[in-house]
Amino acid sequence: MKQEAITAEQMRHYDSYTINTIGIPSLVLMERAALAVRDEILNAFPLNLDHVVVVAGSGNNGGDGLDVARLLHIAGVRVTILNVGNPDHASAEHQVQDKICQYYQIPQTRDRTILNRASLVVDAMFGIGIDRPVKGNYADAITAINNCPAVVIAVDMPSGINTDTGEVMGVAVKATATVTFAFNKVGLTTGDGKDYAGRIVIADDMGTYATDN
Ligand SMILES: NC(=O)C1=CN([C@@H]2O[C@H](COP(=O)(O)OP(=O)(O)OC[C@H]3O[C@@H](n4cnc5c(N)ncnc54)[C@H](O)[C@@H]3O)[C@@H](O)[C@H]2O)[C@H](O)CC1
Ligand SMILES: [K+]
Repeated sequence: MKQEAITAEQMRHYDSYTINTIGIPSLVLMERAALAVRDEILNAFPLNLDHVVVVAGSGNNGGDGLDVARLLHIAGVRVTILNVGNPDHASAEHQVQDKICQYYQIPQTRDRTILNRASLVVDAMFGIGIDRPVKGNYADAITAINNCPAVVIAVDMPSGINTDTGEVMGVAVKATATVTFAFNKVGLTTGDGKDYAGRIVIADDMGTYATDN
């Protein structure tokens, strides 16, 4: 398994090679990603799981978050989903995960004050897809996460951190730990990203394969 940290472009290339050339469906990769986050939350950290709030964007990072919410829910953990994405922009995988969460009747809200009642926050707003400074309700949600007392576990990247440079894109989540998928990311090892990531866990048993072509 490749050891050094990679860029968003490399990650996207390996993802699409794994999905389109090897043939592993993206939802399978999403499930393996979410299982890695669930395992870290249930097994690796002594965490207060009284009330987990999953903050979900509308892309595949958010899709990972909804997947984690379902996995924690069926493990008996009390979970609420705080949606901050634009539902009109939801990715295909996000829509699949949202339908599953609705089947399990997992509470969903858009009211950020839920964060004041969280014992653990899962940050699933943006991952490697961040491509511009964070503004508006996304920025407000990140500020609310940083101001709440809960422990924060970031999915793939702390939301707001540039995957390739580690810079804060306006505002970024200050995470207790970050579970990043397949390979470490350059932005987690340099600049502010190193501080914002907290403890880095590389979930490298993902089924995502590097390719030299
Ligand atoms: N690596 C793997 O094996 C897997 C990774 N997965 C997860 O997929 C995300 C990447 O998903 P993507 O949909 O490409 O992007 P994001 O979810 O990070 O962002 C969503 C969307 O947001 C838009 N956007 C970017 N910057 C901003 C901004 N500042 N304000 C508002 N909106 C913004 C942009 O259009 C993005 O597309 C990866 O991190 C993993 O979590 C897969 O689950 C499968 C396995
Ligand atoms: K994130």
